[in-house]
Amino acid sequence: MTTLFCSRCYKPGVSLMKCGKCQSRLYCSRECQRLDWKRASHKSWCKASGEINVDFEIRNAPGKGVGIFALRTFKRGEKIMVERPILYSRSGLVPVDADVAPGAQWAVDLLLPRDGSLQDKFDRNAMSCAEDQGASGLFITMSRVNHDCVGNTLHHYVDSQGVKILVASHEILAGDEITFSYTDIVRGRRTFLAQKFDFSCGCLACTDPSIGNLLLRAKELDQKIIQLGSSGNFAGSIRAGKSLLRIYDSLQSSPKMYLRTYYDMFQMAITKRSTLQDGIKYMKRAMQFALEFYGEQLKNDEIVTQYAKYLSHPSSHRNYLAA
Ligand SMILES: C[S@@+](CC[C@H](N)C(=O)[O-])C[C@H]1O[C@@H](n2cnc3c(N)ncnc32)[C@H](O)[C@@H]1O
Repeated sequence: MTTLFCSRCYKPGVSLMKCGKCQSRLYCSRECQRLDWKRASHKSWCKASGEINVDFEIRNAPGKGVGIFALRTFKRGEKIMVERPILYSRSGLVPVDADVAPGAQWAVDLLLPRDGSLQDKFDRNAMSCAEDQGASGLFITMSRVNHDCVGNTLHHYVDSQGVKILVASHEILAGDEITFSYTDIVRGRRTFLAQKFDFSCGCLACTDPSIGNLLLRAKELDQKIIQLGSSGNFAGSIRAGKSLLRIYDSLQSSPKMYLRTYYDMFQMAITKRSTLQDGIKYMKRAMQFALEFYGEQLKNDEIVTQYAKYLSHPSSHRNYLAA
């Protein structure tokens, strides 16, 4: 799919105009450009995020259908793409912007399963939005990202802007496939992927036992921090946290993972006067990683909201595999 299309309404075309500022984002009309600038928040992300066919492309990924591949290096923490969903699940499938869905039909037709109904395509491709309410949305470009049990990106939804942001969790080189983990299940994930997504995963974590074992160990340590802390063994809990941080270092994990573990360690350390200072240190580290992950394009209050949401919602941050 090397078709060029309007970044807002997905209408394909050959003579599309470019955003005057970033010279990367394409539009079919001034009206789409105006709406994208305001409503779809390009204003916040212009020059701060990658764009299709400039920074990444959709191309054939052998054995997987198509996938997304980097056209340049992305540093850890860099924003690869920012996208608004076209459909949202809220008592049925509802268009997010009424005028967009018809123009995007050609792109929806290309989604897997190829001959499936809209609902089938939604079920296979939709991604979480507003995780605390369990809602999900269909993203035309981001849904072409294939699974990898470790993955080199993470995604998060910014409620206030109605957009999903894909962030590099590892350094990505030109030519690398861009991936994320479709599940946070560690044990039994291969069965889950086969049943829900109809493929057998051949990634490094599935074929190299040392990486698979590190993921299992990370999950155990993550649980141990809370278990040991709840039984009053705060020193053991902090030790588990430190071991987990070492695993993150070896896997070059995302800032989001560090954020979570430093926050857990903060909670344990402040329960005793003797480790109070350590607790403050852990909290500062957690905030540094939150800033690194959520990025300076979000306003301070938006980062704090995202951060609080992330910490307060268990299922949204238990993605050990995205480490
Ligand atoms: C959300 S779509 C990803 C884009 C898809 N490859 C396409 O061509 O549109 C999910 C589907 O892609 C394929 N897929 C994703 N990751 C894969 C992987 N690691 N190995 C094999 N197939 C994969 C599976 O068919 C899966 O159901």
